[in-house]
Amino acid sequence: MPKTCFILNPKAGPSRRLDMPALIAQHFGALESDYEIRFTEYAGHAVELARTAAAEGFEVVAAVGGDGTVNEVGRGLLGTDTAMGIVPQGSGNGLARHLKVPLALPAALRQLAAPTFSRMDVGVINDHPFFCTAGLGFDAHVSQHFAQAGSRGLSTYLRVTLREYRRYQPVPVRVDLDGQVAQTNCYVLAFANASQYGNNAYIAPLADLRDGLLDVCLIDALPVGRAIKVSLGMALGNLPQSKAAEYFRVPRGRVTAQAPIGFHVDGDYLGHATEFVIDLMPMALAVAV
Ligand SMILES: Nc1ncnc2c1ncn2[C@@H]1O[C@H](COP(=O)(O)OP(=O)(O)OP(=O)(O)O)[C@@H](O)[C@H]1O
Repeated sequence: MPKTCFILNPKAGPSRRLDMPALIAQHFGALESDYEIRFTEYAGHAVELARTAAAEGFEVVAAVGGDGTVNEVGRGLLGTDTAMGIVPQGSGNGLARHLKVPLALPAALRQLAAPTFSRMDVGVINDHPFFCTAGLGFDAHVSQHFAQAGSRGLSTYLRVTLREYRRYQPVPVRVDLDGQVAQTNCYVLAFANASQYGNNAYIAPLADLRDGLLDVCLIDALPVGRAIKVSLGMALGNLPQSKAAEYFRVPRGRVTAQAPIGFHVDGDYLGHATEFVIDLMPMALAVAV
């Protein structure tokens, strides 16, 4: 059984009242001397905790939380041989779902006790690593407003999405996808390392974590009819066939926007910019799932 450090984000997901240490002790199936649990105390803390755990010789550092926690733990482990595990406790759990980590806590812990080791690609947008998806446009705009909404959960997310849909205007951009240049409007430009945003919303159902490429999804406008098609396509996992979005598969890209445009990394809004450099680090992270 690999020596494992659990990094627990007490603010992630809907089930914050669970007694995680007791559940880990009950289901992980390891002696208490074989694992440790450390709690994050602030946003960004998991990066430091993961880096320290790797330096201390833990073979696996498990992110207990959602995609934000996964992003921080993954960043802390880049450049080390320590593998990232995931105990899905977030709201969306996009990377965990892509990797088919069981969402039920006992099953996730049992699997982590005897994991399969592999490696995965890591995307980078303007020097910010991402493990699941990054993007510009409406999805980032919704992340920004969702973070300010005061409450979380699916109903808040849907309310914010509908409200902002009525307000949002796409931005003209020049997109260079590994040499293919296009002048277009950006309603959504998503760079997908994994297939989904979380909650089984498949923005790029064919994305492969190990192909050395990012699946790029471009939506240049979103009138109501197309918005319905996109929503259904994401839910059913057939957005590429619906023709409501354009797809590319590239190792790198560059975007210049005519006006500042919001961007997100693994679902967290990071700010606005007019220049974006997108890259991929093949097989840069070890994973244990
Ligand atoms: N102790 C803490 N106090 C406040 N914020 C924290 C703390 N630890 C982590 N965070 C922040 O909490 C945010 C939300 O965590 P996370 O993304 O894992 O959960 P989620 O949003 O519920 O799940 P998902 O991203 O899968 O929808 C992260 O961006 C992280 O930086």
